[in-house]
Amino acid sequence: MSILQEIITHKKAEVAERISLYPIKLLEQSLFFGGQTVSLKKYILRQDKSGIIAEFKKKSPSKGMINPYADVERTSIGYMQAGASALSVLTDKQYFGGSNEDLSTARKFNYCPILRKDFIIEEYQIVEAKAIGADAILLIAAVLSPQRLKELAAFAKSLHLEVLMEVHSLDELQQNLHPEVDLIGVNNRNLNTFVTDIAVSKELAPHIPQEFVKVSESGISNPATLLELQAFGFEGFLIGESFMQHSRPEQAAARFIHEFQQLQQKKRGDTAPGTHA
Ligand SMILES: O=C(O)c1ccccc1NCC(=O)[C@H](O)[C@H](O)COP(=O)(O)O
Repeated sequence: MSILQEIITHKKAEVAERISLYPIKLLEQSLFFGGQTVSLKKYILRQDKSGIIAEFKKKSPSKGMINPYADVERTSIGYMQAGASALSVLTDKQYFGGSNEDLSTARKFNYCPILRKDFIIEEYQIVEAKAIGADAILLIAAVLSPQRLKELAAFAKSLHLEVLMEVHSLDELQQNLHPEVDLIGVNNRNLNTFVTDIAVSKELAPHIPQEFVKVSESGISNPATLLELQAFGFEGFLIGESFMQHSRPEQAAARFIHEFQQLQQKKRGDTAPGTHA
């Protein structure tokens, strides 16, 4: 059984238990449930931001423990002060050490789009995402049929949540170009082998229709890589581990974003009229 299959098997049991403990009627009473959402799409496209979706991730199947005692309040505020466009918060406990409380804490302290990073297979989890304060959800093409992905995306839109659809191959992309999806994320990590390769983003980029915001996900550890990805039309960059592996992830993000901005300035200078590239 691959790790992805194992995660989904575990998730099915977890969701069934949550449905019995916290029925939808209860989730709908949450203060966040009736609140307005913030558009991930719009924030990623904002010129005054970096395009980075900074992730709060304490552990992962590929790396094991990354930063088990990280503080979500300090990290999320610091990420946004550093110039991130949005936050991604892992809510899966078993494999990523996350929790719904982490996301709600990030929500309380930040006005910005927050992506619920989890393995969504049921409508219940989408209602839960809204109830804990998320603005967007992730749908992974590798674990859903195209029909099911479309249904879940439509359901998310009915709750005013945006949808980031994640693909790792051309087949997954071409089978899931649903109008209900807002952003397409190319995961550079093969979720079976854990190998990350930015070439996956570059290969799939020309096949992503213009109407979708393009996000490159995973394995990004160098600011210069963002310039390379921008040249392929990527506007968003999901980065977790390279920030979270530092004792103060928000400081690592600030250094990364500062260096990225300097590279962007240099590129603009190099290509300005009358200068030599
Ligand atoms: O990160 C993993 O090991 C992993 C394993 C199995 C399924 C999903 C996994 N990661 C989820 C992600 O998509 C990443 O957390 C996200 O793209 C950020 O990646 P990174 O910057 O490499 O932490």
